[in-house]
Amino acid sequence: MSATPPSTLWYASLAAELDAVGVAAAEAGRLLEATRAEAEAASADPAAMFGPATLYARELAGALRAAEPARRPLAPAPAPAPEVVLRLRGLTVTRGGLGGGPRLLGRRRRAVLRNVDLELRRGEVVAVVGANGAGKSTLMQVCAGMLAPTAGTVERTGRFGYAPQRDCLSPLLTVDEHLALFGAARRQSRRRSTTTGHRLLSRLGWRARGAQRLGTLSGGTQQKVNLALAQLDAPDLLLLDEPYQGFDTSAYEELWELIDAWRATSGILLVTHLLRDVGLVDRVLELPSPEVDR
Ligand SMILES: Nc1ncnc2c1ncn2[C@@H]1O[C@H](COP(=O)(O)OP(=O)(O)OP(=O)(O)O)[C@@H](O)[C@H]1O
Repeated sequence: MSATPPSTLWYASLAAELDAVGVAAAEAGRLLEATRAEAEAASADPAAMFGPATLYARELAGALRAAEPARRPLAPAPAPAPEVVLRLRGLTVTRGGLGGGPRLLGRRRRAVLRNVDLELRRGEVVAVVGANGAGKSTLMQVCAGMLAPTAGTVERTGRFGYAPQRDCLSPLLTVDEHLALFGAARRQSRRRSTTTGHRLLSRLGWRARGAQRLGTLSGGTQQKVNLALAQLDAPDLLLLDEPYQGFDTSAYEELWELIDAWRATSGILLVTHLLRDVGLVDRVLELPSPEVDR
């Protein structure tokens, strides 16, 4: 008796997960057919091409919600998964002083963040607000593991995406090279990273020109690439530091539609200065104004 081919198991797992995330049966059937056709056209094993079926199902469900937000409601969204994707306890960060570089010599270190507590669950969107210098970007850096806290703890899912304010894009690499590079770090094939990246970029209103170098794109378009890179593998946690920078009005609207879709699979922590955003999120974490530097 021959064993079941791995691709059959992969498609069965995809179907089960699409059902689990609330995609209606007819829509799930259509997605399965399209996925099968794409893999066959590339003569590729679906697991190698799309990665784990469970993650690909979430990605498809997110794209579906993003593509048709108003026209046709999906089957009822699954109850938000209860798991915490980020937990901060007593987070304190001190910056400046002798360790901060020559310009700061002789200036005392000061607490930028003091005793911050936060619990973020999958399905929630939390805005971080506060005056300039209140420590919003510092908080995101600590959450992303780029800066160690002076005191307190950070517990976070391993699957997260971070779109920093000062992006980490390379002006000499092309759009597709960025997608391939960030995708490889998440064990995605080049083809899948490019397909997913282009789809995300088109949802943000830019029909990607994959061969274009980043340095030749407008600031707003570079920010769209920055966002697409953070969301490339539908992570459990998204850290977005002022994600709308450089966006025109329609890109801003599209971003909020996407955030609404992404919350189906992720918890989202987002820094904003826009009052309007505060009305669109579940909770607000307000950081106190910075101490006056003496
Ligand atoms: N690399 C660094 N070394 C030392 N101090 C820093 C560094 N980066 C930021 N700081 C200081 O940390 C404090 C908080 O800065 P941060 O950028 O986190 O504030 P923010 O709330 O994001 O501000 P904004 O609204 O202007 O973006 C500021 O006093 C800043 O000078």
